[in-house]
Amino acid sequence: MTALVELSDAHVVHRARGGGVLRRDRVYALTGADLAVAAGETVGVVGESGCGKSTLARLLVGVERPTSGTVALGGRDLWSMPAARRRAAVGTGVGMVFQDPSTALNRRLPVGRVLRDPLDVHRRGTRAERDARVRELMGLVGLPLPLVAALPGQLSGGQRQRVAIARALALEPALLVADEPTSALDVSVRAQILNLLLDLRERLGLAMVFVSHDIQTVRRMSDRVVTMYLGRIVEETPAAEVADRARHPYTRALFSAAPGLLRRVEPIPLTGPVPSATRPPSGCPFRTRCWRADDECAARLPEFTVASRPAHRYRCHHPVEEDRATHDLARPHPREPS
Ligand SMILES: Nc1ncnc2c1ncn2[C@@H]1O[C@H](COP(=O)(O)OP(=O)(O)OP(=O)(O)O)[C@@H](O)[C@H]1O
Repeated sequence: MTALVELSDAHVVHRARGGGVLRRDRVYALTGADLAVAAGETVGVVGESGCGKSTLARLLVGVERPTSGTVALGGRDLWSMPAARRRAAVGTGVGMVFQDPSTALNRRLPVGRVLRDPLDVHRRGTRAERDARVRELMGLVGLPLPLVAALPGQLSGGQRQRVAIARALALEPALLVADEPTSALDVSVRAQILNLLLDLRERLGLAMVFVSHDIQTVRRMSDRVVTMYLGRIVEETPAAEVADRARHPYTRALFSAAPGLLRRVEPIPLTGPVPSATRPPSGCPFRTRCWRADDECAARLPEFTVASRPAHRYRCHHPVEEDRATHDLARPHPREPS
């Protein structure tokens, strides 16, 4: 079956910035990413700050072009299409919800115009049908109809994110990509927005890519969890098993530290800094912080191993034993390989 969206060997390399100027160094924001998202499934993306989560999300919605590799939407390579066709394919195929609705919405446009805009751009239906669709979208995300005339600045943060979600859904995409959709919101409204996303997913049969620092939430929202480290996907695990059966030491460490997730388990400390994305280590990117690393990890990037269970693969020379409880795994200090 054709994936809704598929990244194949996607790389994103930037020129580094420092003191406001471009430097000669390269930033390896995403390296060799393969990821396919099928209709109706939710894929969560976790990893520490700077590991490339947003870069991956931007590739999936066609706002960033891979330096090499491909992004295919419905089996068609986005970046080999003429620009107008690419915009049409992305506009109707994928919706994106960003972290901060205050900056994602045009402050001068009332809610009704924000929601009409994609319908106008893609010439959906008659004027009356577009007006009806705007009203339908407001109902879908739980916004009272009188707010159709309000400016984004007159809304609460949660209401603004509802507008952003409604806009992303205006053209009935099969996939919604949400990049930290609640992290800019008050804690009190985060659960409401997450519940809205879950509800919309059920009602509309959406596929979703959900990026977040909050790995508990990712686990709860997702069918499959993708772990990223320093620009690479290092593991994909069925969400129900990620806390106990992940094989990559980094995934285990991340989930062992999630508050409340594994109450009987001592967190595995992630010691030492994340290496710079301008100079990733040789071999396995995680080996400088990994308590299981040895010379092999420095010498060679591990290939993906497909685990016994479907939808589980990991890149590690010394994976954690599947049946080993997480609390057995911690070591006081990672060993620095020679
Ligand atoms: N336009 C750019 N120019 C230079 N470097 C960039 C650019 N965009 C991203 N980067 C770098 O690429 C790497 C990946 O960034 P990205 O925003 O994808 O990470 P992230 O995991 O989403 O981080 P966060 O969780 O903090 O949002 C980082 O090192 C970042 O500094």
